[in-house]
Amino acid sequence: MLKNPAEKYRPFPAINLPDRRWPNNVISKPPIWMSTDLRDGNQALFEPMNAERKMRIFEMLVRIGFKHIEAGFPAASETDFGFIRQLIEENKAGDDVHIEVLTQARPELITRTMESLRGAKNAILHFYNATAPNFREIVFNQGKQGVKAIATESARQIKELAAKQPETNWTFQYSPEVFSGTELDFAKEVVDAVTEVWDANPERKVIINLPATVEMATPNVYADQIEWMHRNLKRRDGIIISLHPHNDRGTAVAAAELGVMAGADRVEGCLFGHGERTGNVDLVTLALNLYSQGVDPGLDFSQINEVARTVEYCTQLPIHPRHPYVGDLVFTAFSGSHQDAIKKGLAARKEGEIWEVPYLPIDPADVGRTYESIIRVNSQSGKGGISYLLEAEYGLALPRRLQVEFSAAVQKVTDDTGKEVSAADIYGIFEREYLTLTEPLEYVSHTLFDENGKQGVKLRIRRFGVEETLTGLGNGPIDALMHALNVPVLVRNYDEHSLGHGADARAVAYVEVAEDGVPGDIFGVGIDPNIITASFKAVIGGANRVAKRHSAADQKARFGGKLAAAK
Ligand SMILES: CC(=O)SCCNC(=O)CCNC(=O)[C@H](O)C(C)(C)COP(=O)(O)OP(=O)(O)OC[C@H]1O[C@@H](n2cnc3c(N)ncnc32)[C@H](O)[C@@H]1OP(=O)(O)O
Ligand SMILES: CC(C)C(=O)C(=O)O
Repeated sequence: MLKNPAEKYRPFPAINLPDRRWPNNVISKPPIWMSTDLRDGNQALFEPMNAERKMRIFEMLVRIGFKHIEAGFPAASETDFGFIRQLIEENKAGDDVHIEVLTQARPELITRTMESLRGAKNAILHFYNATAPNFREIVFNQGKQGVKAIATESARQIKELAAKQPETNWTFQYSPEVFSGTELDFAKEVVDAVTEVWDANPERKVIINLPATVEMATPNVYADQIEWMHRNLKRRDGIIISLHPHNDRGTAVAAAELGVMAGADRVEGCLFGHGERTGNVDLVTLALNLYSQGVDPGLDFSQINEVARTVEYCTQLPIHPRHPYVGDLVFTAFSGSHQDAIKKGLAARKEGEIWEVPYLPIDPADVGRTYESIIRVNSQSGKGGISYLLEAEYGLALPRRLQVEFSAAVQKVTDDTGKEVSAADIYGIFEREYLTLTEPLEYVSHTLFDENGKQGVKLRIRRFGVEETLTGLGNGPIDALMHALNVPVLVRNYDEHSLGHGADARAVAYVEVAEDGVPGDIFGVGIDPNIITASFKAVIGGANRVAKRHSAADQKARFGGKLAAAK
C-alpha cells in the first residue's frame, strides 16, 4: 500500500445540494422490488446457473412476492434466450409478474432481446449504456452527444419494435450505467432525452434506473445524487426512479435506504447480495430492515432458511454465518451477558407486545428461525445461556444458586476443550454432576408410615455398594430421611417443579445441602415420577456431592453409617 494514497486516489467530490431534504425523511412503505438474481447475480458466478437452477430461483422469487424479475440477458446466450422463452411458453410469470431482460444499447442485441419476449404478458425491456466520463472516453471513444445518441437511438428502436408486439404490456427501462460516476447534469440530459423519446407520462411510466455500478462514495453522496435527479428530471411524474447499488465500499444497503429516502421508488438487487464483485445490494436485508421498523416489506421471508438453502444450491456459493438475518450465527449469543439479557427479555415478553428483547432486532421466529439457535454455549458463556438451554430443551428450571454452581462445571469443560457445547452436552454434564452419582449412597426404595403423629420412613439404600435398610422419624419425609441416613448433612433449601405433562410427567427436586461444620452449600438434584422419591434422590445426591469433597478414608468415616460406627 502507498504511504500517501492521495498520489493515486482522489476523494469523491461532495454534491452541491445545500437544501437536501432526504435526511428528514422516513421510509414508511416498501419500494417496488426488482430481483436481478438471474441476471446481475447470475453473471457473477463461477458457474452460471443452468436452466433447472434458474427455474428454481424464478419460482422461489415469485413465491416470495417479487413482481419485477430480471430473468436474464437473452442476447448473450442460448441458455438465457431459451430460459426466457420457457418462462413465457410455460406461463411461469402468471398475470402480475413482469419478466425483465437486459440488453446493451446495440441494435442487433435489442432486436434479439425483443424476440425473446414475444408473447409475454408483462415485460420490462431494460437497456443500458455507460455515461461516465471514463466510459465515454475509453469504452465508447465518443463525446457526450455521441453517448447520448447511443441511448436515444436505442430508445427509439425499442419503442418501434414494441409497437410490433402489442400482445405484451410493455414497460421500458433505461440505465445510464455508472450513473454514480457521471456528472449529474449530463445524466439528466441523457435521461431527459430518453424519456422524451418514450413520451414518459403518468399513464405510461418508464423506469429510470440510476446505478451505483461501482460504489464510489459514502451513501449520503448517492442519496444526494438521487435527490438531485428526483428534483430535476423532466417528466418526473412519468418516471419510476430505480436504484441499483453495488457494494464495493460495503455500504450498499445504506445507500439504498438513503436513496429511497431521497425519492427513489424502486430498488434492484439480489437475495443475500449476490452480484458482480462485492455484489448487488442485498434485498433480504433491505426488506427485513423495513420489517424491523414495523413496515410490511411485501416480500415473504418467513422461511428464510429455505430461501438461503435454495440460493446456496443455485449459486453454489455459501452464505456467511454472520450475514444479516440469515447467517447461522446472527440469532446466536455466546457471551454470558448477552445470553442473560436475552433470557430475561424472552421471559418478560408477553404475546402481542412490541418486540423489545435485548440484542435481537427481530423475533427469529418471524423468519422461521428457532429459539434453540439463539443461545450457544462456549467458554465466553455464563449461567444465563446454560440454564436457558437446560430449560428450553429439557424443561429444567434451575434455582438461581444452582445455575451459578452448575455453570462452573460447564465452564470447566468449555475451558478444557476450547469448544462450543450443545444443549445435549450440557445435559450430559448435568447428569454426570447431579443425577448419576451412586457413591457412597444409592437410593433403592422407600415406604412411608405414621408413628405417633410423626412421619416415618423405611428406606433401602446401598452404602458403598452394600444394601441396607434404615428407618427414621421426623416432621416430614425429608426430616425422616435425614434421621434414617444419619450423615453429617443439613438441608438448607428445597425447590421442585414438574417435568412434562400427563402420564409421562415427572418431578424434579433441587435440594441445597450443607455439611455440618463445613462452609459452602452444595446442590443435589433428583428426578422421579414420584415427588417424594425425587426429593429423596436429591438429598442423597447432595450428600454424595458433599462426600466427594473428602478423601476415600474420610468418606468412609463420615458417611459410613453403622459401618463407620463399628470401627
Ligand atoms: C454493469 C453490468 O452489469 S451491465 C451487464 C453486463 N453483462 C454482460 O455483459 C453479460 C452478457 N454480455 C455478453 O455476453 C456479451 O457482452 C454480448 C454477447 C452481449 C456481446 O458480446 P460482444 O459483441 O463480443 O461485445 P462486448 O460485450 O465485448 O462489447 C464490446 C462492444 O460493445 C460496446 N458496448 C458495450 N456496452 C455497451 C452498451 N451498453 N451499449 C452500447 N454498446 C456497448 C463496446 O463499446 C464495444 O464496442 P466496440 O466493439 O465497438 O469497441
Ligand atoms: C446494467 C446496469 C443496471 C448494471 O447492472 C449496473 O450498472 O451495475
